[in-house]
Amino acid sequence: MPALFRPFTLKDLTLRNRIAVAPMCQYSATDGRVNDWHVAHYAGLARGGAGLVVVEATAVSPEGRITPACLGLWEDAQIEGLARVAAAIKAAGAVPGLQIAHAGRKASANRPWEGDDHIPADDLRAWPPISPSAVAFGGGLPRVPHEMTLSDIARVREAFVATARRARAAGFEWLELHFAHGYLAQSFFSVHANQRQDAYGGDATGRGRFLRETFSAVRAIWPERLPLTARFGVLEFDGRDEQTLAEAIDLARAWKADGLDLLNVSIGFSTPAADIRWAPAFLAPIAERVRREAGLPVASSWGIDDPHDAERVIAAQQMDLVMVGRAHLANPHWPLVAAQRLGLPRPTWVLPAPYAHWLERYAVK
Ligand SMILES: C=C(C(=O)O)c1ccccc1
Repeated sequence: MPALFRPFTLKDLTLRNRIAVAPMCQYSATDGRVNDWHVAHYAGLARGGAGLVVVEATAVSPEGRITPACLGLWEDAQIEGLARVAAAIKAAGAVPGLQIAHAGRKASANRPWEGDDHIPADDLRAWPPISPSAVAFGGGLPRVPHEMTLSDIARVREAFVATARRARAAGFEWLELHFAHGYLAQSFFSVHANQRQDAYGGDATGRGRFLRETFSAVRAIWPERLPLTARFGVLEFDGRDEQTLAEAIDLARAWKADGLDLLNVSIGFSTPAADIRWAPAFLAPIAERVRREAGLPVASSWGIDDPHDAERVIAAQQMDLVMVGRAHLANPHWPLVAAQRLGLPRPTWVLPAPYAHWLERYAVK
């Protein structure tokens, strides 16, 4: 049995395999609400055979969206649509996960295929971004964000809690706090974005305070029996990585004590100057170090497209789950390809029976 297809149990949940669909923004919502695109998109991915499907960054407030077309769960009226998505994922045999997010200083942007840049401040679609400090990301995101007051910090922390409650009400069983990719939480941890001199800035403890407080506030209301996870950038590829990684592992240890069930190891993307040497599964050694030194189950991603790479990093216990993103967009049945390439017996049965029997019985030799 390939390691990739062994079940994975975390708290009361058992995933049918080690394959997760990574959250990938669709930028297809109006007023944050689910439509037929989202239901068909996620149902199709779940039918592909992954053990876990993590639904894209879903904003905890309107100003927390990356773009005006992002999903949101800042009000009860948005629960029904996401409940349809969660039910479709579960009906296909995968665990429904949801990533909840606040985009911080990267908010109020155009969709990637429409510029991937800040909407001009005088455009009626725009809103003012917020961040730990009045420091712009730069590049195509030049707007100087509003420096958050302590009241703003408390408001956003409570917004994460309220959205987590709604996520449970919608039927999600796996929750991922989006603390990565240069968004708000990552910005608090980042020396590039956070120049505060109060309790939410300064040393790594101060820069980690918003992330720990927000995590603990969500942990207090998320069911103990269900996984509560975070996606977090553990390095920036900015020349400071050994220190950033050490600080990140310390924070991961603290989160473990706070009740974190799994860390999804990613990249900070806090500076446009990052020098990232992209390569297949290039983060796997970093993920392994976090897994070993923090003593936590980990997932990771980036360049895990080849089934043999996925098998290798799981078999070597560099990570417990592989987050496969774009390869799933290219082929929602990626787990079938992996099953065939890795020699899983009766590979077509990673798909639902209505597909599996046709593919098995009339296989083209
Ligand atoms: C849209 C993203 C997300 O939701 O994390 C993203 C941002 C930066 C790099 C990759 C993905």
